[in-house]
This record gives sequence, C-alpha cells and structure tokens, in this order.
Amino acid sequence: MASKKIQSALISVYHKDGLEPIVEELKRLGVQIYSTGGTQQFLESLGATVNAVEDLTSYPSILDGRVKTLHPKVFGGILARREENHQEQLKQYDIPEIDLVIVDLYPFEETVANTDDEAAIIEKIDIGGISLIRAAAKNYKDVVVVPSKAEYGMLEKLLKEKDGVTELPDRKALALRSFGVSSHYDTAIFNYFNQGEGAEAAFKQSIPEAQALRYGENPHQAGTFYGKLEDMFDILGGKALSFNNLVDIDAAVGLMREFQDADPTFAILKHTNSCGVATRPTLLQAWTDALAADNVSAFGGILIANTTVDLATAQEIDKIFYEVLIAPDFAPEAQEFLSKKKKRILLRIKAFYAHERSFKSLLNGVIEQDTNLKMETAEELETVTQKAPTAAEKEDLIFALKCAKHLKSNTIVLARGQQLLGMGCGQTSRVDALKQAIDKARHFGFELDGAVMASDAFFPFADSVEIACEAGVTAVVQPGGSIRDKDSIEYCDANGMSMVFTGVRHFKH
Ligand SMILES: NC(=O)c1ncn([C@@H]2O[C@H](COP(=O)(O)O)[C@@H](O)[C@H]2O)c1NC=O
Repeated sequence: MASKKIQSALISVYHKDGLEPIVEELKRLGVQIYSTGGTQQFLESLGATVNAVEDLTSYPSILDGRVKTLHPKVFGGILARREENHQEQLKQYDIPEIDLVIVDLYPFEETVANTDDEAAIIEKIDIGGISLIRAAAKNYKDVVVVPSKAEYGMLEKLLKEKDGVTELPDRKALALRSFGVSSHYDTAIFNYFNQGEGAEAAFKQSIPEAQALRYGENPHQAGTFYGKLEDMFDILGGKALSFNNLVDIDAAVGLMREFQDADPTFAILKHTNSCGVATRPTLLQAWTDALAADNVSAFGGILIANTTVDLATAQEIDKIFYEVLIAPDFAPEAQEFLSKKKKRILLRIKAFYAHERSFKSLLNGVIEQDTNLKMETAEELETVTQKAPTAAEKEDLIFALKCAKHLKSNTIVLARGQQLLGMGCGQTSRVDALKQAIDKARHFGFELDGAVMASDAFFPFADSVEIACEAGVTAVVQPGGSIRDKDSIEYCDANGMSMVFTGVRHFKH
C-alpha cells in the first residue's frame, strides 16, 4: 500500500528552532513521539507528550551523548518492513514501529569553520543522527524521513494538508534528500580528514545549492550553476544571470582581485578577456580611460570597479550597453539611476574571493590545481638588460602583468600610465598576440612611444621585442627561461630598451 498514516515519530534535532508548527500538527494528529534528551525537553516545553528514547532502550544516553539512539529498539522500529515476518519480530522483541524520523545533525561544517580544536570538531561528527537518517531513508516505503531543517516545510505541508497520510513518491523524495544530506555530511568529514601529509588523491565535492540557468553556453545546451552566489554578491537587479555571464563574472573578479587595493580602477571584459583597464585618481577617469582602449568591444561587456560607483561615473557608464556591472558598492543615487535599466545586472561584490584550488572537467575526469594567486611586485622584477626600467615604467610593467595574467594565452599587453593601450590574446603565436595588441592600440588612437609590454610567457625568439621596439615600446616584462633569452636581451641592449624577468609564467588556458 503506497499511502501510510504517520502514527509515531522519533525526533532528535541539534537546532531545536523551527519545529514548533510541526509539533503542533503532531499533537493535533495524536502522533506518539519518541525523543532524545535536549529535544525531549524542548518538545515538552511546547506541550507535547514525549516518550524518552532512554525508556524505550532501557539505556541512558552514554559516553557524553555518543550513544543514545544506537539501539535495536530504535533501529528495529525504523527499519522493519511493514510485512508479516518483520512485524512478528517487532512483537517478539517489543519494538514499536516508528513511522516518521526527524533529525537535524550536529553542525560539523560550521564547527570546522569556527574552530581548530580537533577534539571539538570530532565530537561534532554525528553518528546516531546520520544512522537514523540512513535507516529511515532505506525504509522509505514505510517511513517518512526529514533529514534537516530544510525539509520542515515539506513535512508541515504533509501533516497539515493530508492529516499525516503520506504517499510513496513523497517518502521517496524525502529519502533522496536524506542521502543527499548524508553524503554531503560525509564529504565534509572526508575533506576535513583528507588534508596534509598522507592525504588521499581523491576528488570529492558536494555543493547542495543549485540554480538552473536559462541555458548553457548556447541556447541548445542546458546549464546549471552549483553554488551560492549570495555568499559573494548582493544581486541588486537585472535579468537572470546566464552561464556566460557567470564565466565572465568569474574572470572579472579574478582580474579585479589584482587591483583591489589600488587607486580607483575600472576594467571592461568581453568573453573573459579584458579589453579596457585603467587606474586613475577617480573612478570616472578610470572608466573613461578603460573605455578608451576599445569602445567597440565594450558593447555588451562585463564591467567591474574596485571601488564605489558614484553617480557621475554611473551616468557615463549608462551611455553604453553592458551586461553586468560589478562593484564593491554603489552610491544610493548611482544605484537608483542604474536600476532604471531593468535588464542590466548590478552586483555588489562582498569580497574579491578566490578558492585556493580550482578545477574543471575534461575528457572523462577532472583536473585540479592551485589557483594562480601569485602576482609579482616591482621589487621582485629582475633587470636583465643594461638599462633598468624607470620607476614609472616598473609600475606600468606590473600593471600590464596583472592584465596579462588574466588574459587567455598567448597574450601580450601594451600599457602606459596605468592604462591598457592594447592587448592580444588567445593567439597561437606570441607574435600574433603582439601584432593584435599593436593594431588595437593604434586603431583606438594610441601611439606606443614609451609604452611597456607584458608577456604571459617567455619569448622563444627575439622577433617580439623587435616588433615592439619598432612600435615604440621601451620596457618589457616576461618570465624568462627561453634558451634564446640572450637574443631578446641583446636586441634590447642594442636598442635602448629595458627588460625585466619575473621567473613566473602566467599561462591561462
Ligand atoms: N549518539 C546517538 O546515538 C545520537 N542519536 C542522535 N544524535 C544526535 O543528537 C542530537 C540531538 O540531541 P538532543 O536531543 O540530546 O539535543 C541530534 O543532532 C542527533 O542527530 C546522536 N548523537 C550523535 O551521534
């Protein structure tokens, strides 16, 4: 029979709040309640009549609560199939059936997040609760399971609307949720243990929050975002975020992390690559000079600032069509003004956060690596030419390097005065990237005299510095490490250019 009426319940919850309306319904339906110490007290404070689990098992809660529900008298009543053979055994051992199990587990993840005290963390590995959930979920044909507070609403509805009569699909849906809860919990425990020396090479991630996207990269591809965007952003307005928006936002945040402590900086990105970046005394100037680098590509772009967007800047930004605007804050009048364009997505970023590890799926598996969080400082630049860059050139070299690090390889960035003048990226040769950067800069009216050049990886030949020199570039930053570094250095020395090595490659595939 698929319909079952709840007549008995076992409730054992860590957080007691939220149970009130459920308890009211259980009282109304005359459901027999069994419960553990703290939960029992709470239920009784709500006026419920409760049978102590200790009375059922004839054992007190022992070992500081490590063992309280772990007993055949409890698990028998949950796991028994409602069929003759099992019923007889329940009778034989005087075990009551339990039709509903409500659990809220010890908060393991929160404890890990809040303390380094290993003993405290270990005590928050719930054993009895997780076993109750798994047992009840296994027996979903006969038992209703509520594995966390997130399902209280579902249960309340069942109790209210159907007077505690549940159907198989509802119970199975709750069982699915339960194994979701238990596997997530165990993944968190595994990942806590799987650190440092002796860690196993295992890729285990559990992200229970998901958001269906309108589509994936293209309309014929379905897409989903797994994660909690609200942890990173206040979504202040605009249409629903798309798959491509999220990919671009990720790239924009990565780039702006490099500038989070800089003077007002604005960046404009398209298809994950920046086409305009500038640092200026005011955000309005930063916006104007970022846009100047390529006001064509900026159309439909992803815009990001490292500081509060004021009204004057908002009014200028508003003159172009953009998809997303991200900033740490918006002046109230700027937000009000920008919100008039209903589809434009406004995000207030809470922190320029980056995971220490990053991964992506490919072939029949996943690749994982340390996130590229390295960025060189002016002091770390090693001059390899006779001429050293000036202090201003050094600042520009670092600026250009920050931009290059976040452009798709192969990439070249040309910059001057904390402004990106031209970039080439995603090219199959470094020379092509350079030519693209020079063409773009000139197309948008920049001469390159006194510009600096950053390369994400070493120059395999001297050809790049030759072309850059002819265009007017005076200083170059690159990792170094080519067997022909000497050729590039000699060319720079012969032509009055400076070159610095970083020793760090910044490929972005
Ligand atoms: N040890 C057990 O047998 C056991 N049975 C249930 N629990 C947990 O004890 C908590 C409730 O305890 P109390 O009702 O005493 O506040 C719940 O989070 C529940 O998941 C247990 N605790 C840990 O494993």
